[in-house]
Amino acid sequence: MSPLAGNVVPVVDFSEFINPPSPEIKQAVANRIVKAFCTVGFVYLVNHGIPLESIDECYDWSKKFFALPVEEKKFCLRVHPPTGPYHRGWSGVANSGPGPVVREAMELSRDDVPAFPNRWPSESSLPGFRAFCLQFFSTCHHTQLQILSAIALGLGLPEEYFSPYHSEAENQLRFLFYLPVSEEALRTREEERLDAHTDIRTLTMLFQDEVGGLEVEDPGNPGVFRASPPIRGAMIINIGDLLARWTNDVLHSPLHRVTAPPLSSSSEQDAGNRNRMTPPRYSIPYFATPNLDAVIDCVPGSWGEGKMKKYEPISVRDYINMTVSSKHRGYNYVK
Ligand SMILES: O=C(O)CCC(=O)C(=O)O
Ligand SMILES: [Fe+2]
Repeated sequence: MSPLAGNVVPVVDFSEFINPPSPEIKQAVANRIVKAFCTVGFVYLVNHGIPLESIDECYDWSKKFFALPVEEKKFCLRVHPPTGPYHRGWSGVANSGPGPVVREAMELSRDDVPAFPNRWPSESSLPGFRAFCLQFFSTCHHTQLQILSAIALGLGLPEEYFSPYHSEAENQLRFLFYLPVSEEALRTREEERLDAHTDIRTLTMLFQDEVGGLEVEDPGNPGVFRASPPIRGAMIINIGDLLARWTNDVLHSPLHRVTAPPLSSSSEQDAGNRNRMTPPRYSIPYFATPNLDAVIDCVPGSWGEGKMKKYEPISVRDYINMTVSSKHRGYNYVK
């Protein structure tokens, strides 16, 4: 069976958007992306311009970080004020709530917000980590702006429509480490790697390793989740709540979750054995966020004659504060 069997997320080649042979072809790529975002809310992007070596190196750094002794990671203990989009640092053992710990996270952003500094491990414990992360952060920002240009074009807006709103890179890079856990417990939903949720911000660019387990709500069958298996080198992108609102719900912010990876055929006879452990899983989401003082109002063309405008203008800061406090209750490192 093809590894993509049952998958509902289209695969789009971004190379012809980055280096378009003609304006028509560029527009066609943009249209494909927007079509996917209007329905399933997700798209796999291949040939997106971020080199495979950088992605692989990013996983290596993430693994090195999570392999640090707990005392070193505690040095980066996460700060999460009750409001705002500021999440910086490591969360795992100490602040992860009453249930068993099934994941750890390390979050960072731009390095020049004195009120909310990043929480780096000491340079001697992980030399080069900080420099790599900041470089990867800006690489992702560059690609994020290209994706936003594609979305603007696909919506019939000027190509640079969303760019000025994202000039400050208030984005968040998150390293996720899902610990090995009983496969049976995941399959019976006694444990969750990550509960079903929607993302809050503009969009999320996600890199996932080869383990699998990401599932996306099927737009044709609400409540039914379909596996979105990893494609080597691809990123998978989803719309966040803020962009859905900004487009008057023309774009869809999809529910997604992380559950048990598919059983390999060689291990199927072993299914149900409570001692079988899932492999650890590493993923790297990058959350694009508009400038916090920007005010977003439903984009032109999303409302008018016969199309009601559903939302009033709101500042990004107010929107995020409102949403963070009301959502993601099961999401223990975003509380
Ligand atoms: O780990 C994954 O594949 C998904 C992560 C995710 O959805 C999130 O952090 O919001
Ligand atoms: Fe998510």
